[in-house]
Amino acid sequence: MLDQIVAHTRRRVAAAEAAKPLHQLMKALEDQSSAFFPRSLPQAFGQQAAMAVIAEIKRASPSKGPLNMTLDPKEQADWYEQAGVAVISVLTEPEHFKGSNEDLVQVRCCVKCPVLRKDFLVTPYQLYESRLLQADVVLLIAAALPGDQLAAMHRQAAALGLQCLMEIHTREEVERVLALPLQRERDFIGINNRNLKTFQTSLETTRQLRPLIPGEFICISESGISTPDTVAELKEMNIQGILVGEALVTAADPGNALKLLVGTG
Ligand SMILES: O=P(O)(O)OC[C@@H](O)[C@@H](O)c1c[nH]c2ccccc12
Repeated sequence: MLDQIVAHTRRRVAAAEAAKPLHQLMKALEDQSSAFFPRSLPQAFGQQAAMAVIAEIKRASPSKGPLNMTLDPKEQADWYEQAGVAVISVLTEPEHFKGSNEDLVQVRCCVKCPVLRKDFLVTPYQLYESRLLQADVVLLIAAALPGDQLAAMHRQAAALGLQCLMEIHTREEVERVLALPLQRERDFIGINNRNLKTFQTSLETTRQLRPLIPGEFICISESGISTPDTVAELKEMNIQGILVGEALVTAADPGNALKLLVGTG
């Protein structure tokens, strides 16, 4: 499935690049640079009394299909912000998650917190694009970036001033990520409890991988988190933040669901 999404993404990027070549993006970026004020994730996390939440905006997922097709990104972001969210993650992938770049732009202008661009970022073009969309943080999935690609994408993201959530799911991926020149103020580790090949989630992934990551890094547990008990367990594992999608986009009252989850409601 991951391979299929990545292949589809490469075609999507090729089309975007044909419509708007990289040099045009670069030019647009130069014009925009002075108007972009990146929002710091460590700062947003520092203001949290409870477990920091990265709340996600997505209409569908590859594993569950449609989750909330009528979701309005601005309204959803507003609810999250009022509930004290630390960061908002916006899925911009159109095919499997029914997101768009426009969703990200809308969300970032209506909130004060940092915004994460959640997509399958596999070419430098998408990093320039992320910067132009004013994403504060980008997701780099180790499993989708074999060989030198991970280092190349990380280097380019850093050069563009993007903070990175480095997503890992296996011990080998932890090693690959830790071999990069990471900076703890700018690079964060996301342990994905979901196996991107089988879609199963298990908290055991976080339990096993967390001890392999040096304490100085902000560590986030992702996927399949829906109860306060799970959040309490993750706290014991020395996890600083949780990334939650499905449980919030399917809730009748997403703000309340967020507060109940972390015990601030
Ligand atoms: O909806 P959930 O189970 O709360 O999971 C959210 C998030 O972790 C998940 O959407 C995700 C984790 N890694 C990804 C990579 C790409 C797309 C999506 C994801």
